[in-house]
Amino acid sequence: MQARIASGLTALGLTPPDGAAARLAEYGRLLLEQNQVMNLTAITEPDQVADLHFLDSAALLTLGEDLRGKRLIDVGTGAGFPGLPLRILEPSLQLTLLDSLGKRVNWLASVCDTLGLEGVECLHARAEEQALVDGYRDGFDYAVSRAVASLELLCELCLPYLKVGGRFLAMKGVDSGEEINHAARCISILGGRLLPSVDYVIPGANVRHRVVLVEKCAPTPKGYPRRWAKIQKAPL
Ligand SMILES: C[S@@+](CC[C@H](N)C(=O)[O-])C[C@H]1O[C@@H](n2cnc3c(N)ncnc32)[C@H](O)[C@@H]1O
Repeated sequence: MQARIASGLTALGLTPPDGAAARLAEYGRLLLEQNQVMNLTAITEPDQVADLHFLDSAALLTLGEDLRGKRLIDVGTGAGFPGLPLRILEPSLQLTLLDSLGKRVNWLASVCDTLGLEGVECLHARAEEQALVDGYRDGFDYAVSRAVASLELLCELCLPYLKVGGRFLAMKGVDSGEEINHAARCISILGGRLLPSVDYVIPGANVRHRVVLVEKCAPTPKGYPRRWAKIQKAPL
């Protein structure tokens, strides 16, 4: 897995820090080992783990965004994607991994220990509740999320975390045009504005994915995010 990750990172135009490809491969090994006893990923073939988890996550570093030293939250991180590979590839990142499933969060904390990744916050919480907490609301330069909810629901979960000027990077499929159009109203209510999306190809897998970029240009109004049942029942 390490060789495939290393060559994929090169194909993405990234120069990883020393030891990063080995760390990612070790993370992949821990993922597949734990997946035998805990539902962490439907992708179980090592080359596909390299492509569809690690290189897909790494593609966020090819957008021209400068993540160095920035505070970033991964909302609905599951087994750590895309946040943890980003932290391995950009060690100065101040990372919070948030998920509502405690078992996954505990496992992530143990992975950070094993890999010697200090200062990664592994948080067991619901995104819509944590976004109301001081120090989290308006507290981040970046929010990222993959495979959690439709864009309009996701924006309500993620935009409140951002400082004005911060950006939300939503990882989506290339068939997300309609989903993006649908989310336009909700983005503007929440204080965001859509930037042009970026499509990219995952090396090796030859799969095309999309990052939807939303910039926060005004504070999210009080009252958002609403409770999850309300967000789902009455999307903005
Ligand atoms: C399909 S998994 C995706 C995991 C990871 N982002 C990935 O791309 O592999 C969705 C994750 O989002 C979490 N999740 C869903 N709704 C959430 C919420 N409101 N707050 C926090 N986590 C949530 C789930 O527990 C689950 O781990």
